[in-house]
Amino acid sequence: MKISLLDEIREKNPVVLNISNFVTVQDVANGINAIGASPIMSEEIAETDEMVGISSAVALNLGAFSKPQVDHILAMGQAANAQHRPLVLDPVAVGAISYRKQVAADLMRQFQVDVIRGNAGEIAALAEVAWDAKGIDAGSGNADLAEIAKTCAKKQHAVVILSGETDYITDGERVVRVQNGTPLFQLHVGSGDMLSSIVGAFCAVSDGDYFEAAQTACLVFAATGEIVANQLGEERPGTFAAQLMDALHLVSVADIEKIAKFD
Ligand SMILES: Nc1ncnc2c1ncn2[C@@H]1O[C@H](COP(=O)(O)OP(=O)(O)O)[C@@H](O)[C@H]1O
Ligand SMILES: Cc1ncsc1CCOP(=O)(O)O
Ligand SMILES: [Mg+2]
Repeated sequence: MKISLLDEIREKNPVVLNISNFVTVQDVANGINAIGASPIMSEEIAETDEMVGISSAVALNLGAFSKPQVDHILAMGQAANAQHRPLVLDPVAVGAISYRKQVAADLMRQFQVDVIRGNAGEIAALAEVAWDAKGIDAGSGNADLAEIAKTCAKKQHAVVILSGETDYITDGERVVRVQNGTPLFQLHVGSGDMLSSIVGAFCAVSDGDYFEAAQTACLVFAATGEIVANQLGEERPGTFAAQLMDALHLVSVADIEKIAKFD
């Protein structure tokens, strides 16, 4: 775990390029900005190579895409590979909608992702483990979460983050668990999307160690939410969302170190 990557984001202000979704785009852009990186969104395939060229990481969110956008996502992933930019994928709801799972699988055959970030329902689907996902949410199941994440990582040759009450981060062999967080994250649509793009920001300053970048992003994001909830209580999701933005901007490495819970 290298919490000082947070300071490096603020020093370097890396550009993080996103395919976002219309539901959470504002949260994603402001979350990246608040933590100290620089967001840019794209909806036009013609600008792909240039966009990737000015960016230090690329985050692809599959939250709400139409057919033409699949071509754009494919071009963006392939350009990220060609230009050696770290590539993060958020496979929103692939556990609930078979069409999405098929699109995600097709895309991942055509480019190599570095980090996949999803909830249990999404990661179980990509790992081909039986699970009862519910829409964009994790849903329920009995399988071991660390094993699901490892299976997915081995299958896709990527670092995998299975987020939830505990975040499991794995490269297929090693597993780190982050225990920080607050249930308030579940009451704010877009928490997962924010985390995925913030993983991109950490990858951008990581010198290629995406396993370490993914762990650190999970710790910083979850611990920041926990700091907010400790003062706010657990009943105010609207205020939480606003205060989370403030806290992402204000939180220091020392603040995170004080409450970090991981093994
Ligand atoms: N019950 C919970 N308790 C604490 N933290 C949580 C809980 N559920 C989710 N989180 C945190 O919320 C963030 C978003 O993760 P998650 O809710 O799994 O994504 P998604 O919104 O894609 O389903 C992560 O930082 C995760 O640690
Ligand atoms: C509600 C919804 N519908 C399609 S994408 C989306 C947002 C998902 O956001 P998150 O997974 O971060 O909660
Ligand atoms: Mg999600």
